[in-house]
Parts: sequence; C-alpha cells; structure tokens
Amino acid sequence: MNSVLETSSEFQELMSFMHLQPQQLDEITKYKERLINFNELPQDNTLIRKEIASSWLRSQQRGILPKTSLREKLLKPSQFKKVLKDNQLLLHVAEPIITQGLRFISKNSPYTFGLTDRNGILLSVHNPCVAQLKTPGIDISEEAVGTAAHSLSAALGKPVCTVGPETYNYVLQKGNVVISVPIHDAKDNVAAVFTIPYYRKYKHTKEEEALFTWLIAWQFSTARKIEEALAQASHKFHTAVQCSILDSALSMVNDGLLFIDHRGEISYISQGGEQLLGLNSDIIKGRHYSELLGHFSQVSGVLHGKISTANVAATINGVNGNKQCVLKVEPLLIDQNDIAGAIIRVCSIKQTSITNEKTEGFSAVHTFKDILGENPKIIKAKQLANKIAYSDLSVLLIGDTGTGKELFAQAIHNEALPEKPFVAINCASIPQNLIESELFGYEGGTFTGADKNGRIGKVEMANGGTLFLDEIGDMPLDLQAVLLRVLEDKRVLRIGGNKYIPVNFRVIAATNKRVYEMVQQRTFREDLYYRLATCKIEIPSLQQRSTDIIPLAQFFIKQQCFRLKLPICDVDPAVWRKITQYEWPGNIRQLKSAMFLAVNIAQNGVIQLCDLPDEVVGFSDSSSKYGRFKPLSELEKNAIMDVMAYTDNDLIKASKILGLSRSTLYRRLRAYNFPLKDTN
Ligand SMILES: Nc1ncnc2c1ncn2[C@@H]1O[C@H](COP(=O)(O)OP(=O)(O)OP(=O)(O)O)[C@@H](O)[C@H]1O
Repeated sequence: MNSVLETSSEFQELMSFMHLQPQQLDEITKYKERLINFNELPQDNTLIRKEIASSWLRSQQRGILPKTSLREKLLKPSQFKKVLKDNQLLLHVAEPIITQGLRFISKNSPYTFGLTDRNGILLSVHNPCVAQLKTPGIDISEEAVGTAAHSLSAALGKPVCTVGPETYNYVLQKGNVVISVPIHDAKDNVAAVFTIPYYRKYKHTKEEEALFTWLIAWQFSTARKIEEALAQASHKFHTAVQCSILDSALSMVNDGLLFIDHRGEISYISQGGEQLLGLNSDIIKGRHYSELLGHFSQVSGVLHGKISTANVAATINGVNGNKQCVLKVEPLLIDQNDIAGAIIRVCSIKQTSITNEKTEGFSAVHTFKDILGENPKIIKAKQLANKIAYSDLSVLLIGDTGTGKELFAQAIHNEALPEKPFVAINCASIPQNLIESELFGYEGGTFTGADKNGRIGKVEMANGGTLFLDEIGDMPLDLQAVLLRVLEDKRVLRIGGNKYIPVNFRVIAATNKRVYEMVQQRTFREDLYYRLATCKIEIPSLQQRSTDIIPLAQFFIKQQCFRLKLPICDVDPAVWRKITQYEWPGNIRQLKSAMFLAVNIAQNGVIQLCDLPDEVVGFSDSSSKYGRFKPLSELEKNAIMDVMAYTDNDLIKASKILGLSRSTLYRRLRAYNFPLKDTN
C-alpha cells in the first residue's frame, strides 16, 4: 500500500507541503493576515497555493473570523438528525470500517479521525484531541469556518493536505498538517471526507517517520474501503428499492409474469402469476418453469438466443381449472449478446369450462382418445383424420352442429404438433369491423384506444402450428378473398405495418353448412373451397350413429358424477328408450348437456325420464320428422274413408276403386265403426 501511495503524483504533491520550514510557515501566516486585515491578495507567490488563496479570499469576503469558536457552529439537534438521516447509508458502512482500523492505533496517540459529509458537517469523530471537536454535528464547512483541508478536498474531489496557517480557523490549525481524503459515491460525487490532523515535528526519528507514512496509507486505504462498501451498499439499496417498485408495479398487472434464469429456473413471479397458478412464490421460486407451465422448445429457443421472442399457446392447470393462455416470452438481456434469462408473460385467454368448450382458444387439449364412439361411420372418420394428421394437407371438417368438429381439429393438431400453437377462430362470431385486426394484428399507434404496443394477429399466432377456422361457411365473401391471399402467400401484413411477416401454419376449417352448394350459389368462393377442402372429413350426426347414443350417454353420466364426486347414478330403462328415440338436433353437445343436467337433478341417485330436458321428454314419434309418414293401417283407413265419401258411400263403386272385395271393404268399415246403411 505504501509503495502505491508513494509513487502516486497526488501523494508526492501532498507530501511536498509537509516539509515546509518554520520561516516558510511564518511567511504564510503573514500573507493570510494581510489578506484578512488589509484585503491584500498574495501576488505570484509559489508558497501560497492558488486554491488556498482563493479559499482565504472567499472566507474573508464572507466575514468569517479566524477565531470563531467551533461550538457556535453546532447544529440544532433536529438539523443534525436530518443530516444523519441523509447520510445513514454512508455512516452505516463507514463506522465499522473506521472502528476496525482504529484497533491498531493507540488511544493515546495525538490523532483525531473525523468524517465530514459533502457539506462539511462533522458526522463522526474518533479519538478527538481537540476539545471543541468532541461532539459531532458541528458545521465546519468553508462557509462556516473558512479554509480547511476537508472542505477543499470536498470541493476539489481529491486528497488535500494543508499545513498550519493555511487553515483559516485557529482551532482547526492545531494539527499542524491536516490530510483530507474524499470518499466518492457510486456516481463519483464526493459523499464524505475522511480527515486526520497530524502533529509533525521538523525532525523525526526513523520510527516516527515510518508510523507517519503508515498512518497516511491507512487513511487512504480506509477511505477507499468506505468508498467500495458504499458503492456496494447503495447498489444493494437501489436494487431493493427497484425490486419493491417493480413488485408494486407488477402487482398491478393482471397477467402472470415470471422471470426465469438461463437454466429456466423461476427467480421471480408476480402476484398475478401466483393467483393464476394458485401457488405462492416461495413454492414457485427455484422450480423449473416447465414443471408449472409445461415444456416449450420456444422458451429454450429464447434462452439460447435462437429466437428473439416467442408466443406460445399453453394450457395452465391453475386453481380454477384449466386456463388457456398465451405465453409471451422475451429475453432478459444484460447486453446485446448476453442473455441472463427470460420474462414469461402468461396471458390468460378465456377460462375453459367443461360445459362450454366452444371457445376461441390458443391451445388444443383433445386427442383422438377423446373422440368416443364405435359406430363404423365415426371410426372411419377417425381413421381418415389420423392418417392425414402428419401431412400438411388442409382439412375441411363437415358435420352438423355439436358433432365434434372442433374435437377432431384438436385431435389432428395434437397428433402431429402438440407443442405448437392451435389458434381457433370462429368466423361467425368476430364482428365484421374487427375481423382484419383479429386475423392480422396491428402495429402500435394504429388505433386510438387500442393496445399502444400493437397486437399480434391470430394468423401470426398460429405460426408453426394450426389455424382452425370454425364455421368457415359464415365467413363474409370479401374476407374470404383476404383469407385466400394469406393461405396462398403465407405472409401477413399487420394493419398499420409496412413489412410482411412470413407465416407457416396448417389450416383446418369446419362447417355445418353445405359449402359446396354455397359455391354453386356463388356465396362461397370456389378457389377458397378447393384450397380448404384438400381433405374432406364428414362427421356423422348422432342420429347417423344411433348405436353410440347409449355408450356416449353412459360416459357423460360417469364423467359428471366423477366431477361432482357422486356415486355413479342408476338410469331408469325408460330413459334409455327415450334417448334412443330422440333425434338430438344438437348432437353430442346436446346429449352431453342433457346427461350433465340429469345427473345434477336426479333424486336418490336414479335418473328418471323427468330428469331429462323438456324437449326430450316431450318428444314422441309423431312429433318426429318422420311424422309425415303414417302407419299403413292409418293410410288404408284414410284411403277407404276418402273413397267412400267420393262414391257417396256406394260400396260397389268404392270396392272397385279400392280393389277390394265387397266383403273385405264391409269388414273394414265395420271395424272403423262406419255407420253402414243396410246395403243388402
Ligand atoms: N365423439 C365424441 N366423443 C366425446 N365427446 C364428443 C364427441 N364429439 C363431440 N363431443 C363433445 O361434444 C361437444 C361439442 O363438440 P365440438 O365443439 O367439437 O362440436 P362442433 O361440431 O365443433 O360444434 P359446432 O358446429 O357447434 O362448432 C364437446 O363438448 C365435445 O367434447
């Protein structure tokens, strides 16, 4: 340490003033008095340093008296309390460092150790040899007491050594050599000054000289140590403040935010995230994100710098059941090339509920296993869907409402692209004026009131995965043209944007309309139809697979009993009869909700006819769509009655028209209780 100090030019300059001879010191005193008493400035004198002369002048112009008692400069307790508070962090780190060093310095040594703040207030004093300096809280700034090493050091931002008379105030002159070393804060501003007044004889023993040099070295190194500790503490403090600001800011964000490190371990989770997952942060922190959100190659891609951002569809298993979410993944960059981790924003899309699965979601949950049914028609449809799942052919699913078209779409997607986004769009339910922004997204600032950062469209979201266009038959003609262009070009232009974004996705469309007929009626574009219908899969209605009605009903009853934690219900045989007769226009969706309802209202664990929905209970064969067909016996009776009326009850004529023998006609009429005249 000593050698470092001794070679520094700052230190050499400092030391040169220490060796001034008594007559030189007298000369300095004379100059100072002339300035104070006669306002005479020391001219071109190498003995009087410029900064000292300027400080003397300022002190004199302020009217400061060299004999001012330091006691007069004691701050009021309330003022000093405030100063201490302002310097809390500094004192917190500096005091233990100074105290520790003082263990090596004798209490009887003639050295005072003072710490002043940047404004010249004495914050702490150790081993005070000057009685007036015993109490901290004295204002010893230049404005208060005139020129001194510590105030010059604070003003110049460098170590300063003053010798005897250079110090303005007589009390502070007592140590004949004063060395002050500034302590800088993290922003390189002077935070404090560490000062030691030394008593220097003109002649020294070798030991005294060695001690003197050691002490100066200690003073410098103590100041450096305080500086380092202060930087660390303020860094810690600012980090803590920032964390608490971040915490409060993030608590206002409804989406869940997770910070993960480069290994994928969660280091932070916002309140929104805790609520979403139903776990508190102590349990979550340190766990790998994939344990909670599932594994996604896109997240690793961002962590390894292979992709800059990612939007991933995910189903989060939270407290309130499954939630369909989009995970927006952004890297946490230390600098351009250094990725410290990633931020995952979990945006909940819409809660999926078992009774209303008709949603516009971003992830597929169903697989082929979920498509129930043993009927050859459904088995054939499943086999075809399974076969083409790994191809990139576009698929058109045709079937009545509730037959399971979306179930098929999800199963096809999950078979081949389970980790990729599955983006469902209901072409019938998007308001006309929002369709383009929904599909293609928009750039920030495009719309007033919209998300100012812009929004990614669903087509872009489906990139790498599947775009499911539900109810495609309801898509307006003008939009069909736009959709066709996207399917052909495989690129999108966000509204308000100026560059095309390449996209690659598989299309599965579904409809319950006769789209081919619409093509002929020119209400559906022919080119789009052929683009979508590369592979057509017809999903049979429940009536076409009536052998599946009872097994499906049994499955839904079990499923609901399980969900409600009830023993499996018994079913009155009349219920089985009724549900096989009913036509189920709403298909499986309707059957499913009828069974769910029945489980909910069944008394004593038995489902009766009265537990079925009214439209099912009130259904009879004659109210069926086959009602226009009448039993033969009825048709025969009607025909006989009509002919009898036509022939004016002439049995002979009627029997001829009807091709019946007279006796047969007679028997029939008797059976109908027809009022027969005696025809014989
Ligand atoms: N084969 C099946 N096995 C089990 N559940 C099924 C089956 N088919 C459909 N479902 C269930 O029926 C409901 C309706 O299915 P889905 O939404 O897929 O029908 P959809 O044909 O797409 O209807 P829409 O035409 O109204 O859009 C869902 O709850 C689904 O899980």
